[in-house]
Amino acid sequence: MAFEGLSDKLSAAFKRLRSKGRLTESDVKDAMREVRLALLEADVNYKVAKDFVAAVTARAVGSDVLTSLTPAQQVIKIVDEELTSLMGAENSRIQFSSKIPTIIMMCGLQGSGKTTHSAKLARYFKKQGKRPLLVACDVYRPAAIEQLKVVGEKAGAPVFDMGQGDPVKIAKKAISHAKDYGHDIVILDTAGRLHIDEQLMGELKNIKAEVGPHEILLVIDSMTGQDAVNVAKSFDEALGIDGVILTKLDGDTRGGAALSVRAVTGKPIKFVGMGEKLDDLEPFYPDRMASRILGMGDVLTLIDKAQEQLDFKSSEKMAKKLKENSFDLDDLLEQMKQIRKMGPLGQILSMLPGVKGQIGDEEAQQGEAQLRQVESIINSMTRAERAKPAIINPSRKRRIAAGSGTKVEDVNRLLRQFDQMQKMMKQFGSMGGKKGKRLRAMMGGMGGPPPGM
Ligand SMILES: Nc1nc2c(ncn2[C@@H]2O[C@H](COP(=O)(O)OP(=O)(O)OP(=O)(O)O)[C@@H](O)[C@H]2O)c(=O)[nH]1
Repeated sequence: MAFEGLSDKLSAAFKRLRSKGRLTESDVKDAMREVRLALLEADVNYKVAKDFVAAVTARAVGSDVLTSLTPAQQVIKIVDEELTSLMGAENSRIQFSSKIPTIIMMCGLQGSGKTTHSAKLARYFKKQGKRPLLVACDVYRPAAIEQLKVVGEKAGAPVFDMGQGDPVKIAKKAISHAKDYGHDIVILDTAGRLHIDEQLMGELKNIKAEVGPHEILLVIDSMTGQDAVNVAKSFDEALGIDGVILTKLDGDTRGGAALSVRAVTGKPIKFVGMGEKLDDLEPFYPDRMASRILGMGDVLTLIDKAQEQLDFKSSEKMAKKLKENSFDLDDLLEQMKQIRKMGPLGQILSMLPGVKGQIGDEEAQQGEAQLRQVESIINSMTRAERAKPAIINPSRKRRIAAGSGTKVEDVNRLLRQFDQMQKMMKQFGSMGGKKGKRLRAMMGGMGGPPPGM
C-alpha cells in the first residue's frame, strides 16, 4: 500500500517523541534524524530530504513549540504542514481553455501508464458532464492504437485514429474533428519510448508547436522512484510540462517520487493513479496525502469517493427498508456491491483516521475474501430464500454451500449474522427522534451493519 514503509517509520519516531512529555532541542534533532532516514529509505531525493528536515527543525526548535503544553503534537503539526507544502500546498487543476476544445497532451515513457491514464482522464471528465475525445498519436505500435480503443470504449469515450500516420497530422485532424462533433476536450495519447531520446522529444516538440496544447501532462510511474523524478526533470527541460500524473501509487510502498517531484521540477502532481481500473484516478491534494502519510486518514477523499460511487437513491431506499424492518439478503448484497465499487477494502480502510498500520495487507485481503464469500453464498440462494432466510432448511443449506463452493458452516454463520443484524435493525427501526433517523440513514448509506455486528 502507498507510503506504508514511510508511514510506519514516521509513526515510530513520533511515538518516541510523544512519550517524552517535555522536549529539548536535542530530542527534536534526534527525531528529525529519524525522519531524514525514513525519507531517504522512501527514496526521497537526497537534497529534498535534507532541506525538508532543516525546514522542520528550524520551526520546531523555536521556544513557543518546546514550551507549549503539547510539544510533540506541535512538531507533528509542523511535519504535516511541511509535507503538504513539499508536495505543492494546493490541488492543481487542469486549466480549461476558453476556446473549445481544451487540448491535453499526454506524454511519458513506455509502460508508465500513459494509455490507461488517458482513458482514466476521459472517464473523469465524462463524469463531470464533458465530452472528451481520445486521440491515438502513438503510431509506432499498432497494439497501442488497439489498446487505446479498448480502454476508450470502457471509459465511454470515442477514439480518433488514422492508423500509423504522422502524429502531428493526426492531432490536427482530431482537433478539427472535435470541433465538428462538439467534443470539448481532446486528449492526445502520444508515443512512449523505453528511454528519453531525441527522436521522441523531437516528435513531442513538433506536436506541441503545431497544435499548442493547453496542458502537457507527463505520466510517470511512481514505482520507479527517483528515476521517475529524473524523467520528469528531463521532460520539463526539453518540452516544458504543466503537471504530472503519478501512476501506480497503489503499489508504491515507498512514495519517494510523490514527495520529490514537485520540489525537484517545480511542477505539480495533478492526479495520481491508484489502481488498474479506470475509476482508480484521484485528483492530487497535497494536504490529504500528507495526512495519509502521517496515518491521520483521508476522510475527505473517502467522502469524494462515496459521492462518486454510491447511489444515494438506493441508500435512501435502504434507510426506509431498515425502518420498516424489511431489509433482506438481496439488499445486503446490493449494499456490499456499492461499498466494493469504492475500491479495495484495504484502500478504503486506510483512509479512516487511526486505521493505517492497524490493518495489514493480509488482513485486508482476508476481509476482501470474506466479502466475496458472503456474495457468492447469497448469489447461490433462490429469490425466495433471499427474501425469507427462515425457509432455508438443512437440505437448502447443503445446496447453497455446494453452489457457492463453501461449507454448510459458512452458510450457517452468514444466516446467524444476518439474524443478529436484523434484530439490531429492529431496535434502530423502533428508535424514534433524530437519533434513530440519523442511525438509519447512516446504516442505509454504509450498506447496513457489517456482517458480524
Ligand atoms: N497498479 C496499477 N497499475 C497501473 C496503473 N496505471 C497503469 N497500470 C498498469 O500499467 C501497465 C502499463 O500501462 P499502459 O497504460 O499500457 O502504459 P503506457 O505508458 O501507455 O505504455 P505504452 O503503451 O507501452 O507506451 C498496464 O498493465 C496498466 O494496467 C495504476 O495506477 N496502478
